Amino acid sequence: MRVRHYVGGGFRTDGAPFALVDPVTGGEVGTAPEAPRALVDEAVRSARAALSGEWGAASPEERSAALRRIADGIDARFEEFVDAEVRDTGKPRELAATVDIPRAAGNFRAYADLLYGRPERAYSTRVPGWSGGAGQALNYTVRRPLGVVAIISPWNLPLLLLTWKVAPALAAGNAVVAKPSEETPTTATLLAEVIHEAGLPAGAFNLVHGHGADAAGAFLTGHPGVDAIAFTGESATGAAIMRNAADHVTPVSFELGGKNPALVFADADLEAAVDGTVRSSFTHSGQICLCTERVYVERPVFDEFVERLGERARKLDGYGPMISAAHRDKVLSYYRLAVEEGATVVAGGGVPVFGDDRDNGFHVEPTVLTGLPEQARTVREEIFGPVCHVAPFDTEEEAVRLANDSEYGLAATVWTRDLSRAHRVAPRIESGIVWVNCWNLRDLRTPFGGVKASGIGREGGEYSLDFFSEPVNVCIQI
Ligand SMILES: NC(=O)C1=CN([C@@H]2O[C@H](COP(=O)(O)OP(=O)(O)OC[C@H]3O[C@@H](n4cnc5c(N)ncnc54)[C@H](O)[C@@H]3O)[C@@H](O)[C@H]2O)C=CC1
Ligand SMILES: O=C(O)/C=C/C=C(\O)C(=O)O
Repeated sequence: MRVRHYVGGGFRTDGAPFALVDPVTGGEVGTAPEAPRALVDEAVRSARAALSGEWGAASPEERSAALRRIADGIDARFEEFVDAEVRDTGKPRELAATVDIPRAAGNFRAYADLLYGRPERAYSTRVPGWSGGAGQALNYTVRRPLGVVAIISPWNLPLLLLTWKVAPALAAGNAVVAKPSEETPTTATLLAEVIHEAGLPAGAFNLVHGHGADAAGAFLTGHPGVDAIAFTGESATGAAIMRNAADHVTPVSFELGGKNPALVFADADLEAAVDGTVRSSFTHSGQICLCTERVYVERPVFDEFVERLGERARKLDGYGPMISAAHRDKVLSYYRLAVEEGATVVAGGGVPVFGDDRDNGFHVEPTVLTGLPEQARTVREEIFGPVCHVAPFDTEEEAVRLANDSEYGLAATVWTRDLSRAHRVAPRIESGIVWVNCWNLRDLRTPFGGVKASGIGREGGEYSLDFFSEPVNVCIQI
């Protein structure tokens, strides 16, 4: 399929083409157009115009119905979406078909449900006046859309993370200009087609393709016509976007990187903990911000845990590649650094040999490391690959301290059969999300996001609707 922009209700190919590469084989598989600044300007203008037209006048029920048509449209073209997701990212087909594409439709349905019949007035109170003895007043609060929202999404879960922001932004009545990652633009183009077919008014959703720094991403996030920015990606990129947005004091919602810990207590179901850590460290070859890169295991079960995790990592097959040659090189540089820093490589540590086309692609081996001090860069920096470092601990206090000794705080996992311990430990972990005896079990209504360098704000359910709208209090003297 042809990767195209979608601006003001029309498909466009403005700008110089750049190459798209299949991460499985390293071969060039197509091109995408690099949006010039003028097209980004036009997209922002179209979004603004939509707010004062049919889209701006749509009721919550009409917006809910539109979101449901988009979800149905994704379902109707399910196989096309799966093909495009696999082609763009190289991830296993099963992952795309069971997680990414169903969740994309689910994101729209979740907000269609949340919106239907939702009162536009959040609450109404009758209170005594506190200033100047003005008597009684009736207060009520309405929520207004923010206006034109810029959405910048990454390459790891391209459609899932794009729709995770587009759905609530539209639900709240905003107009959107989205820029997906330059590495993975295809599913976003399909989404624009579905939105077009669903009959959303022109300008309510706009899509521009291109790179980030000094290109479409920066043009959009620094644009004076943008009222809010929602971004998922690297923490350093979040900082750059914030600097760019500062001139216009544009509000931001950020979901950033992580260096996520797992705590395995000696009383845990060890088989479940090993199984869960295989999932949490190696799903999508570790290219999910929620993946575990630091595992702390209580000393009595440390050796057995490491042996079992190493064996499972060595036997993994059918895993996908890193997204690009540059990212593969970054992950491999950490594999080398780990050895220089004194790590024991329990499993992996290199590049697999397949004897076919995949040898020109960007695969790295699932890797388990031990023996590094806590200050090692490998233990502190986000690698974003299929790798974890396993270290022992002796007390609950020490486990909590180790988990919290990070600049990040996105997602943690606790493995224990002791319910009291789970309740004691979970709230002490400096993290936006703590899973107990599971990983990445998602309810789309719950708050999702990170603390410290892992983000600003929360997404999910009402939390996203709060970010994408502004409360306006109306006070009437009575
Ligand atoms: N959720 C997460 O934690 C994610 C983390 N990463 C990390 O980021 C590293 C690099 O991956 P990238 O895709 O390059 O992530 P990135 O954070 O650089 O890019 C994400 C999105 O931001 C855009 N972008 C980049 N610079 C920008 C700027 N100055 N202004 C506006 N938009 C900008 C990109 O075009 C892309 O759409 C990975 O190696 C990984 O460590 C990547 C994806 C997701
Ligand atoms: O919303 C989810 O279920 C998953 C989110 C994952 C990320 O935000 C990420 O990997 O960047």
